[in-house]
Amino acid sequence: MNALKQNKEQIHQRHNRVQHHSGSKRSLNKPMLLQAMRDAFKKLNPMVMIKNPVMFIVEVGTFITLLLCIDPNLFTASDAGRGYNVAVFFILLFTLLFANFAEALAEGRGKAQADTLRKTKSDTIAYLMQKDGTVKQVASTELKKGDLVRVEAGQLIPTDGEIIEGLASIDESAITGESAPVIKEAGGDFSSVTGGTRVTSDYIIMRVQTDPGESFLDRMISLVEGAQRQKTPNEIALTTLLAVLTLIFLIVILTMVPMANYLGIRLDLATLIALLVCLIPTTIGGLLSAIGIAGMDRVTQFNVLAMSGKAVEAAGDIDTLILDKTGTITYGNRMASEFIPVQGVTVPEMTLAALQASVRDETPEGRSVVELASKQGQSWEESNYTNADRIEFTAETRMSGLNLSDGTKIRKGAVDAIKRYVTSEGGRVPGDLDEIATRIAKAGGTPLAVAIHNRIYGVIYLKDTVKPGLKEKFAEMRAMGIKTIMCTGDNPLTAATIALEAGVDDFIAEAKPEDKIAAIKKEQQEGKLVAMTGDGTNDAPALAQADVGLAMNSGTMAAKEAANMIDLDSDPTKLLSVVSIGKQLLITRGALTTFSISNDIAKYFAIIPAMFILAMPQLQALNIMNLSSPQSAILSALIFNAIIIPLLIPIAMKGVKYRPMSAERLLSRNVFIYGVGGVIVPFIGIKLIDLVLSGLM
Ligand SMILES: Nc1ncnc2c1ncn2[C@@H]1O[C@H](COP(=O)(O)OP(=O)(O)OP(=O)(O)O)[C@@H](O)[C@H]1O
Ligand SMILES: [K+]
Ligand SMILES: [Mg+2]
Repeated sequence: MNALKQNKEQIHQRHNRVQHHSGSKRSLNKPMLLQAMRDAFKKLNPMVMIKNPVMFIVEVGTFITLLLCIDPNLFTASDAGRGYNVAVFFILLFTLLFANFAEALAEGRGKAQADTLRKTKSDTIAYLMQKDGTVKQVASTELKKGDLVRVEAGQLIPTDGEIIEGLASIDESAITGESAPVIKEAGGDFSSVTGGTRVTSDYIIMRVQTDPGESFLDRMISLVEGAQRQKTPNEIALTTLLAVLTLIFLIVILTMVPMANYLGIRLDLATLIALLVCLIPTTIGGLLSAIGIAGMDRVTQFNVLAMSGKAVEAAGDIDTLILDKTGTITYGNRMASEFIPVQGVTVPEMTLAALQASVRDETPEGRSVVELASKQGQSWEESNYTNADRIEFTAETRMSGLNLSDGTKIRKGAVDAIKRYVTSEGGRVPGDLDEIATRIAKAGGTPLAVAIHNRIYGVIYLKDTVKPGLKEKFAEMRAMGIKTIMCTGDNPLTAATIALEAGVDDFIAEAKPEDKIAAIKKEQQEGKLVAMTGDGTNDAPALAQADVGLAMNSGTMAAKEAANMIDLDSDPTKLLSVVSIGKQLLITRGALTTFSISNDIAKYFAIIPAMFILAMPQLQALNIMNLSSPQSAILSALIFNAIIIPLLIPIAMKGVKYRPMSAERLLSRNVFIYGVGGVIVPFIGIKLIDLVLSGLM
């Protein structure tokens, strides 16, 4: 057994020596811009365009104007010169291209990242373990669920799986970017490995958990690429609203024609189209999808994978955050640090009992007990236990142990669980047990009681460390109005100590998986949006129940599959960034919608007088903006309408800056900036463009 201990220490030493950095910052570059320009043209395809009703109407208008360029009198007799029609056509075409460019640009970063990930996915050779104990070389693409594979130092892990034997240092930078190698080992919450990562020391034997094409890396590629991107309910609602507005303006413009005819005014078709495009919400219509994609992309830049935009938006409105303790708030490498016997038991007796209870326990906790006992010189005969019945640890029973072939029953587990166990076996609880357990729990440790038959021998002191910097982050969450609740399977005293140290608002102790779900449901019934972070298989149902389920990448595959977000850095406070991004996404969309609509109102006043002056020069008094000519006024408004889209791309991509403040203040602030700004900016912009145009003509 000394071999195991030594081995683990060496691995940790080797692990600490390896320092890895792979800078993969994805900023905008020239190839990405060129690609976005090409894509802007490809997206002109009407079948693609129709998904965006506002811009589809612009495309129809562009097409009609193109026909008018060929024959100005095609539909009605017109006074407009061909040059004017050509000008309107090109401005409309650029309006479309600008909107498409915004979307393509937002998609670009994800595509670039997907390409990088695809390189990681290159086929590797896997060493498949055969039934007869031999090893066969196969292509990684041939591996199926359940296959056993051996991976040595230096080799790539061929696909996702769970370590069933071994402990190794693993370089996950291909997936997580800049992080240093992590230690993965069989049993417990740190046993999952991801295809595309590399074993850097020692070896593992893993059981394949996914079929070809469904691996984490595959999912990650289609995610960052946006292949799975679906409009969120919010986006669908806004798109519908914009489509309705477009329809209303279309009707308004159409009814203007008979009215003008009645007054003896002839309205030119190209001008009507220009007016329509100026009035319908093209700014937000052109930027809407870019805002959503960029929001998802910002989350990715924080090393969080969001499975849906809906999850990111939900994060923006979170009221309650429920966190798992071990592995989320603490590092999760709970290690045995002391064996404390109850009165009447000697330390060696207790050490042996603890060792016996753990020899077949494959969880990190179990192995740490064996390690400590070996370190303290306790020897044991392996063959005595190989035929014993193993009682595996479950989150339900909160116990583990062995039934030896001679009938001896050995158990260890949560103190209350062991107390119940020995009582049911007809034993009694030693008088000093609670005192020992309390002492450990008050120090933030986890006490594990050990029993043989119906006799309790003592307590194992499991130590864990709270991750640094949590208190400040939870305080920030409190300032944002988010309540944090720690939910743990551990006893109330340990929970209270860790809760205090981490600075969470509340805690729930002795929670079984169903209690975690119940806690979430209770909050949801009060109308709250709930986020949950966790790493264990027992957290998976709760992660699925929560509105935002954030799994730690260090955690089990089950947790990662149930969650709708995965933090590649395994930092529970990352949710804070995701919340900010979610809020920022909602605010950005709201701000640009406000800006777009108030812009359109302003353009209305710039363009309507011009239209009527065009038909009735005696209305010159209406020309309050003193634009050089009616045609120049219309073209200026239309040019402004087009170039405002690329000008706003940076805001759409970066997001409106979010500062924690009350929702009402935020709303009134944004309505002021983007509403009032939206009215003023077009007047200035159109006047400037008109000055330039009249200078040119
Ligand atoms: N290997 C083990 N053998 C016996 N008992 C264990 C073992 N590991 C943990 N326990 C006991 O079971 C309790 C629940 O453990 P578990 O790791 O499932 O907690 P949890 O529900 O995931 O909560 P958290 O991760 O927040 O601590 C622990 O507090 C401990 O008392
Ligand atoms: K518009
Ligand atoms: Mg856990």
